[in-house]
Amino acid sequence: MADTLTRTATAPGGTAPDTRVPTVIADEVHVVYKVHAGGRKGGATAALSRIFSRKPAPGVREVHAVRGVSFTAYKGEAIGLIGTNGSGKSTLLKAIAGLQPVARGAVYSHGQPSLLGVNAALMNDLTGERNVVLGGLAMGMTKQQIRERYQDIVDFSGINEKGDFISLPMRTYSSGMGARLRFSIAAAKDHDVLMIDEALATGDAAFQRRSQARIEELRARAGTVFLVSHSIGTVRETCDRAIWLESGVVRMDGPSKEVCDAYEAFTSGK
Ligand SMILES: Nc1ncnc2c1ncn2[C@@H]1O[C@H](COP(=O)(O)OP(=O)(O)OP(=O)(O)O)[C@@H](O)[C@H]1O
Repeated sequence: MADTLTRTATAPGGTAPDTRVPTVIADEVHVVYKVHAGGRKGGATAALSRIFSRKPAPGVREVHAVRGVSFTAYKGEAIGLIGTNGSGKSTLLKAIAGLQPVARGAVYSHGQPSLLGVNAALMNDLTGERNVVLGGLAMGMTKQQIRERYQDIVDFSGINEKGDFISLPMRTYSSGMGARLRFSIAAAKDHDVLMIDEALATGDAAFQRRSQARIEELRARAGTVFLVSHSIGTVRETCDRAIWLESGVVRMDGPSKEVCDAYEAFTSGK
């Protein structure tokens, strides 16, 4: 998306022109998962005839996780995505990051949105050291930038606190260690659009404190931040805007205080 997408329309309810810069535009986004519900698969002839007749395989069920979501996010905004379990928050983030194809509609974004912790494609058979380099390259960092930040990444991850683990293959790491390294690599780069799925935040208390502080720094430097969280307190504290999803549909979008109040009233009445 070009920089020229700066909006100059009149702000709602006012006469001053709206000069905010859009960073992500979701236009009627639908995401549908296809799930194999088991059962007999049938033979090769049956599969071939399904391809030609364009009929879905028997036993394939569809989960319509995101249903026509539209919004525009602007530079400088921190947006909390809230909603009950299974309402489509993580799916929407993956669609914005380009990790999940949209069935209908479109996502336009300024720069490459990064989903913290997932974008770095790490390889289990390679050492932590090699993964830092590969993860950095995968995020678009140069070799020079990776060299400069390598020690910070390793220190931040705390992988070497109990010995020289960074020179061992990732498969020898505990799941917490792997998650910490992934987070540390992703957090080493400044992002235009940064998405944080709190479900991904792992690690012990000390690492959680470090990562919280790092998220604040990244927020300050990123163009736009999306945060999926079940902690309404965190959304109130860290986000100025909130989008409430329910059954894949936007139920409310506005200042985080108003949206969080309405969401809490909804969940307390359940
Ligand atoms: N890989 C998948 N395959 C099939 N269905 C999926 C898949 N991932 C999610 N779903 C379904 O999509 C819907 C939305 O799930 P999603 O994980 O996006 O919700 P969420 O709001 O992030 O939930 P939570 O708050 O529990 O993390 C749910 O009905 C879920 O069962």
